[in-house]
Amino acid sequence: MQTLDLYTASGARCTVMPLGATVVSWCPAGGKEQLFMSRLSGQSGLPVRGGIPVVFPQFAEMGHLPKHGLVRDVVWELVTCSQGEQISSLLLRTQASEASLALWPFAYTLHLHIELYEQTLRMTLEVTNSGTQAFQFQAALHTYFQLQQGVPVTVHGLDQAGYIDKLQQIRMPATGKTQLSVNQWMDRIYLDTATPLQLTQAEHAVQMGYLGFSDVVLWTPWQQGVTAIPDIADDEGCRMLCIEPACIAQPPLLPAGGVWRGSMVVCAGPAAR
Ligand SMILES: O=P(O)(O)OC[C@H]1O[C@@H](O)[C@H](O)[C@@H](O)[C@@H]1O
Repeated sequence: MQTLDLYTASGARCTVMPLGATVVSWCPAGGKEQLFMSRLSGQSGLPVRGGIPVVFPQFAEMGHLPKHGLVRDVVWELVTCSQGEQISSLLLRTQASEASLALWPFAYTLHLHIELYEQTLRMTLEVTNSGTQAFQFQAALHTYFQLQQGVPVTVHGLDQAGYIDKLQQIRMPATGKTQLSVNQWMDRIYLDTATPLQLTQAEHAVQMGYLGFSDVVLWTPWQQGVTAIPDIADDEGCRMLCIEPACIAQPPLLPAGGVWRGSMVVCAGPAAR
């Protein structure tokens, strides 16, 4: 499968697949791989199981379109690539096609801008309504983080947001607890979330900030949910956690000619004390 590599002089690197514009690997300078990629990736109907696929214009099964929409299994076109000392970046584009119009009758152009810095990865999804009718859409940057085996996992920053528990099909109020322990199968849509969030495992943390996205999905199959997923091995269910900036509950309404932008910044480093 074709991939595009970005580097910085300090040793950060990231690999992007034009198929789905999926970031499949990200290592900050001096650090390890931050993203999860299943060793069974590619062995089901999905192009990859891991990295950062783009979800558009439908989240999960919340409509009649294929799960997670129309763009994670199309090859995006490379618009520009620039390798610099401190920042390297890529711009990819995809647009509505005969196939997409047959399923969803709206003309769109998507750009994904990926910027790699020393410790940071920034991604900006730009949605342009290139047709004549307004449309509403859902979107997400479906970020799979790699977890260290057996090390407690916590997420900070979701304490003030209520959520939809997809496993129990119920709406839950905000917990008010500053730290959320991830130690079981979870599939939640946090609504009207604050930023930044922090994923912590022992001394290691990833900070996530975002703009334009209003919700955050937290998903891990853990041991209980993994057996139903053909392209994640049983021992990998506890080694991944998706934290996905998303627009789900209040899909943006984009008039003809309108442009929407959502961006995410992830930064890896030592946990704050
Ligand atoms: O298997 P897929 O289509 O990549 O979806 C993976 C998961 O994606 C998450 O975003 C959803 O909340 C989960 O419900 C879903 O199972």
